[in-house]
Amino acid sequence: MTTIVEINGLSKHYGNVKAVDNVSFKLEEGKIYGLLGRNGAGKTTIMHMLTAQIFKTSGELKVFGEEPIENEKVLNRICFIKESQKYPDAFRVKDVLNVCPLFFPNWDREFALALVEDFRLPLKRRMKKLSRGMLSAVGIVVGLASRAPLTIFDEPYLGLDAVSRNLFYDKLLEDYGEYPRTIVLSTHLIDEVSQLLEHVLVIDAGKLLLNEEAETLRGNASNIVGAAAQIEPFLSGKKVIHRAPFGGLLSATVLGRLSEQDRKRAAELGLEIGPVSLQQMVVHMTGSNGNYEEVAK
Ligand SMILES: Nc1ncnc2c1ncn2[C@@H]1O[C@H](COP(=O)(O)OP(=O)(O)OP(=O)(O)O)[C@@H](O)[C@H]1O
Repeated sequence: MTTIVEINGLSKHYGNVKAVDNVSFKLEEGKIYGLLGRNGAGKTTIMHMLTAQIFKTSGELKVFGEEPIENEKVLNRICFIKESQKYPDAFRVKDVLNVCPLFFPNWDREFALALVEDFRLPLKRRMKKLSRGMLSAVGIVVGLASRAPLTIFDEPYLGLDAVSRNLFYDKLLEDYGEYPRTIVLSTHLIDEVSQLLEHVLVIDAGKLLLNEEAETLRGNASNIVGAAAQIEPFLSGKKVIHRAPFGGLLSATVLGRLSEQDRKRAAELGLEIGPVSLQQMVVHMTGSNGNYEEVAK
């Protein structure tokens, strides 16, 4: 499998703030990645370094095998869609579509026009007159029709309604099936995108907490509920990422697949076992009660 992005010990500091702190990971060709984490975790800073919008403080960063800064060969193959994209004042929707081929060699105008219809975008309206959701939709059209080998969406759907978000997910999957490329989705709507993601990266306070195939994660955590006295011995030796006591009961989230023997024992102890969604997992890992770092050691 071809590596598209390779970062090693990457850091970005702003004075005392370690926005990104010694992060290492690889992005492979033809996969959809989720870059997840709380506000201020460092996701945008990573994406800005990948797309050469800011300089790193230290570490190694290779995109398509090269440093991206002032590297047209690399930047030509990237499309970065961010929530706060600015457009020239006079630009209409159709002007945005007209300049795209200059930036994106794989631009598909017919696909873009079909998406404009799907999202009900007014081609002749000025960008500054669009609603917040419509602005997001333009970003999505550009991101999808660019067919860039590395396409990055940073919270692309501010203001987009549920119908349009679903349309985005459907079109993304459909087009990705036909034209596989590397896609990075950074979002807080984890439940909505969790079925789309093939690999998950979780960032917290500038550090990489999790770097795992989505398939491995699914079913790799369980919620266990039962009487505190019964559950504690069961939890012993397991990777507990969250504990929530209520009354005499305890609800605990455990990382790692439970064995048949575990399940039998849980049943004997009267413990209930339930699934954990990706969103719950991320919340537990990065929440104030999360003790993932402790178990990760
Ligand atoms: N130019 C800057 N100067 C100083 N601090 C900055 C700057 N840019 C980012 N930071 C800080 O770096 C940290 C990471 O910010 P970043 O925007 O990467 O987070 P994020 O994960 O994208 O958050 P969100 O989900 O809210 O968009 C934050 O503490 C932020 O305040």
